[in-house]
Amino acid sequence: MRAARKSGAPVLLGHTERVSADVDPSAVVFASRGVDDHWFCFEQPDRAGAALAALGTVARLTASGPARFKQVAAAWRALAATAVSDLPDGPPGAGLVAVGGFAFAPDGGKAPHWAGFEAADLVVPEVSFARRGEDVRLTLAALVGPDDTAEDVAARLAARAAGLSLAPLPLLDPAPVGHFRIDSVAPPEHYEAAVARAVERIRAGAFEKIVLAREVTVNAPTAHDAAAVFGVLRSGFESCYVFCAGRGDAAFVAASPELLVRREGARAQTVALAGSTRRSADPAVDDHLGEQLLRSNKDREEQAIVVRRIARALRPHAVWVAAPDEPEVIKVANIQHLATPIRAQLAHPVGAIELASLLHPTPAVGGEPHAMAAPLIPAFEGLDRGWYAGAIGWTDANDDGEFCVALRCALLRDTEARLYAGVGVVRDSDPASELNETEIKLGALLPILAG
Ligand SMILES: C=C(O[C@H]1C=CC=C(C(=O)O)[C@@H]1O)C(=O)O
Repeated sequence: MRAARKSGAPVLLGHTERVSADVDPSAVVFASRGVDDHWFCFEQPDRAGAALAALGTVARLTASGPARFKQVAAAWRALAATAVSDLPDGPPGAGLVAVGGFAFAPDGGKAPHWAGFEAADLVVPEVSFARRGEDVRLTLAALVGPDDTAEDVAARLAARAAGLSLAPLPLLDPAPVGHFRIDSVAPPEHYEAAVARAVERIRAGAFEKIVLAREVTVNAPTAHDAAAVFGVLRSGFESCYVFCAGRGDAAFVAASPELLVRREGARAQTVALAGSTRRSADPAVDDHLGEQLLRSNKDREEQAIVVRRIARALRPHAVWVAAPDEPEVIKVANIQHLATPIRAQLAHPVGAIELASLLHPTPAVGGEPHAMAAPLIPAFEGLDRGWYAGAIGWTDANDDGEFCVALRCALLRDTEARLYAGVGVVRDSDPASELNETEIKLGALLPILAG
C-alpha cells in the first residue's frame, strides 16, 4: 500500500507459500477456471514433475509487430521493477510470473479461429503454482492501488484462494458416441506441390531451408475437453513440454519436444532439433531407424543449419557457447529426432523473453536465411500459423524463465480442433516423404482428438 501511495500508481503484490505436495497444479487450474479466466498449464513431467500452472489475470501484456517481444518484455519489467513480493524461494517459477505465448509471425493469429491469442500475449496471473519434485508453491498476486486498504487486498487474495478446487483432471472419454470428421484444410497434393516448389527454389540457390506446415481439422460430436486432452498428453509424452493456454472458450494444447530457451541467471540453454523418423514397436527396428537418421546426410544438414543459426544468435551475448560436435537421437512417443543441446554463459543480462526473441524463429520452424524464407512460408502454406511454431512459456521477476516451441499442438474451440504439423524442406527433400512426416507428427494428437 505504501509503495502504491508513494508512486500514485498501482503496484504488483505477490504472496507465495508452500502447499501440500499432493496438490496437482494443472488439475487445480483446470478445475477452478471461470468462464472469463485466462489459464495456463506448462509441465515437463520427466524433469522432476516440473510444472507451472496459472489462473486469472492481474495484468495482460500484449503487442504485435516485429518489436512485440521487446514491448512485452519492457511492460513486464516495468511491473516487476516496482513489485512487492516475498524473497524468491522454491522451484523455478515460484513467485510473480508472466505466462503466455508469442505467435509464429510478428502479426500472426489474425484468422478468426485464433481470436483471443494475440501476436504477443503474456498474462500476469492472480494464482500460480510452481512445482519441482515434492516442492509445490502457491503464489497469489494482485494490483494494489493507492486507495486500497490492507484488509481489502487480503480479502481479495483470500477469496481467490478459497475459490480453488482440488478436483483431479477429468478422464478422456475412451469411446465417444457419434461421428468424427477429419479434414486436411488444403488437399495433401497441394502440400506435396508446395514442397516440390520449395525444393526447386532451394536448388536454384534462393535459400537453404524452409519449414512448411499443414493444418488438419477434427470436428467431434461433442466439445473437445482441453483438461482431459492435457491429462492424456502429460502421461504419454513425459519428456515433452506439455502445455495448455486458455483464452475464453478456446484452448491451445500441445506436447512439444522442443525447448526454445531456458534462462537461469547467467546460464541459457536451448536445443537444436530437426530431422525426423518414425518409431517402431520392435526395439531393434526402432534403434535401426535412429541409426539411419544419424547417418542421413539430408537430416544431418537439416539439423546442422539449426545448430549454426542458434550459435550465431547467442554468440554476441555470451562468454561462451557450448554444443557437442555430433547430434544425438531423441525418442518421443511417436517420433525420433536429431538433437543438439546448446548451452551459453551470458556476457550481460539478457532476459528470457529477449533470448526467445533472439532465437525465434529458429530454422527448425522458419527457414535459412530467415529473411528470404519468411515471406514464402505463408505463401506456400496458405495458412495462418497463429501460435503454432511460436514460443510458449513463462518468465519471472528476475527475467529467468522458459519458453518452448509450440509443436505437436492443436487449437481447440468447442467441437472443432485445428492441428498443425510441419517439416524442414532442404535440397534433397522428397515431397511424398515430407507429407508422410507430417502424418507422423499429426499422430501425436490425432488419436486423442479423433476418438
Ligand atoms: C516443424 C515441426 O517440427 C520441427 C522440429 C523437429 C523436427 C522437424 C523436422 O524434422 O522437420 C521440424 O523442423 C513440427 O513438428 O511441426
